Amino acid sequence: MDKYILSIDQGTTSTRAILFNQAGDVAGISQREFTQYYPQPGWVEHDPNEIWETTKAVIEDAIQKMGLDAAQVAAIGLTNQRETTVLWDKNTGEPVYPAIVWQSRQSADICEEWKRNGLEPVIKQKTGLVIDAYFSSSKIKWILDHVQGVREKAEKGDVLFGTIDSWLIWKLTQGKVHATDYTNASRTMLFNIHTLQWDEELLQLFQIPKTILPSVHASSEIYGYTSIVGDKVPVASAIGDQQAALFGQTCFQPGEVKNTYGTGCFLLMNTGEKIVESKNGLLSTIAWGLGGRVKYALEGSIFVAGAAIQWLRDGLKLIETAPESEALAQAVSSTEGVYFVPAFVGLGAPYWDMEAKGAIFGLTRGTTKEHLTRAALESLAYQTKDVVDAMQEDAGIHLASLKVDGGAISNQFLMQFQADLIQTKVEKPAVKETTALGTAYLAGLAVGFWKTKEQILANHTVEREFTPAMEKERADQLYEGWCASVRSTMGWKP
Ligand SMILES: Nc1ncnc2c1ncn2[C@@H]1O[C@H](COP(=O)(O)OP(=O)(O)O)[C@@H](O)[C@H]1O
Ligand SMILES: O=P(O)(O)OC[C@H](O)CO
Repeated sequence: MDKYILSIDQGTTSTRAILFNQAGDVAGISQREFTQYYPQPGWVEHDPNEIWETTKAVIEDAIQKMGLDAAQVAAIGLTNQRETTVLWDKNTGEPVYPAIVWQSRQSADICEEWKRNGLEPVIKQKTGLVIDAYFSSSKIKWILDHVQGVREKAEKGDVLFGTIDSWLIWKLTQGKVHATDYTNASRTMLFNIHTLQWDEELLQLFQIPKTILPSVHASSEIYGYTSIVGDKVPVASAIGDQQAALFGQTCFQPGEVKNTYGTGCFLLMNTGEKIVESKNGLLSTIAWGLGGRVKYALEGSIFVAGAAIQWLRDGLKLIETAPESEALAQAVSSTEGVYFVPAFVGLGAPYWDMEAKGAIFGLTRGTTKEHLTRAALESLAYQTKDVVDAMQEDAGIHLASLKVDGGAISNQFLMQFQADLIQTKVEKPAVKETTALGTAYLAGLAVGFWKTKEQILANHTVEREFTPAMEKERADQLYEGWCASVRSTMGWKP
C-alpha cells in the first residue's frame, strides 16, 4: 500500500492540501481561495474560522480524489503565511478579532512610537528584524489595546496567540496543542534568535503577556496527532512558507538562494549556523530547526508582487486572469518608459517605508494596457533586483543562479526579464509546489518517510533555465529608471 505525506500550505490568498509520494512528486492536490477583507485603507484581514474551514475542506478533498485510506497518510506537514496574527479565547476557541494579515498596516502608529522611543537597535540585535507593522508584535498589541476586554482576559491567561501554524495545530489537535516552530517564532519580533527563547525584555517593552505565547519547537518533529483524516495521523512539521520553500528548493548549503513569487516576493539565502547582520535592509531570520540545530537565513521581503497582477485583474479589471498578463506584456517590446511601483502597503526590503504609496510613472497619451501590464510584471523583477543587490553586498558574493518558485513563475516573460535584469541564470524546478514540498520533507524526515537529506537532494530537478539575453548596459539603464521611480514614492504624503 503506497504511502504519502500530506502538506497543508496555508497561503495569503488560498489554502492548498498536496499529497507527495516518495519521489517528492505531487500525487494529488486540492485548493480553495478564501475571503480577503480590507476594512480600511491599508488594512488586510482574514477570518481564522474560514481559514480552518478551507483547510479541512482541502484535506478531505485531496484524500477523497485519490481514494486514500487514513493509513496511507504517513504524516501531515504544515506551512503557512507568516506573521499573520490570531488571538483566540482559550476556553471557547473563538477568535477575539479577525486575523491581522502580514500586509496590514493598522499597527503602523505603534511601530512609529517604538521607533521614536529608540527601540530599533535593541529589536534588530535580538530579533534580526526592523521595526515594521509587517511583524506580529505590533499586531498583537493593537488587538490587546483596541478590542474591548481582551487585555484583561489575556492577563488572566484566557487568551492564546498564534501565527497561522499555531492556530491550525490547535485546531487539528482539537485544542490540545498550542505550539509554533522556530521559523514562525522568528517573525513575531518577540523571539530572541540568539537564545532561541521568547524575549522577556521585549515582552515588557511591548506590554504583551507571556501567557498568550505558544511553546516553540523544531520545524521537523511530531507536534501532536489529528483525527481529521479519520484516524490518528501525526502532524510532523511546521515551518513558515518562505523557509519551507528554501528547504523544498534544497538550499541546504550556506550561500544558496531562492526567490518565491506569490502574493509578495521573498528572497532567502541560507547562512548556515551564522546570523549575518544586514547593512542593506535585509532581515536575519531562522531558516529551520532540524536535528537539534537551528540554521539561519538572510531575507529580502517584498510586500506586493503577484498581488500587483491581482490588482490589474480585480481592481482595474484590465485583465481577466493572471496568466493573460504574459501575452499582453509580450505584445509590446518595452513599457516605453512606464514604471509601476506597487507600494500598496508601503515598501518592505530594502527600503522599509510604511508611508510609501503605489504609483505609475511615465504615462503618455500613447500608453496602453499592454504597457501597464508589462510595467506591473517588470515591477516583480525590479523589486527582486533591489534585494538581490542588497544580498550580494551583505554576503560578499555573486549569485551563480537564482532558484525560483511560486505562482507567478509560470509567466515566462517575467522569468526571462528577471534573468536579463540581474544578468544571472534563473532556474525553475520541476516541482513547482516547493513550499508544500519543503514541509513535506520536514514531516517525512520526522517520521522516517525520508531518512536523509541526500535522498531529498536526489529528488530535486530543474525543469527550465532562463539565461540573460539583454545587454548589461540596457539592463542597468532600465534599472536606473526604476530606482528614480521608487525614490518618488517614498514617504509620500498628499
Ligand atoms: N501567469 C502568471 N503571471 C503573473 N502572475 C501570476 C501568474 N499566475 C499567478 N500569478 C500570481 O501569483 C500569485 C499566486 O501565487 P501563489 O504562489 O499561489 O501565492 P500565495 O501563496 O501568496 O497565495 C497571485 O498573486 C497571482 O496574481
Ligand atoms: O502566503 P505567501 O506565499 O504570500 O507568503 C507570505 C509570507 O509568508 C509573508 O511573510
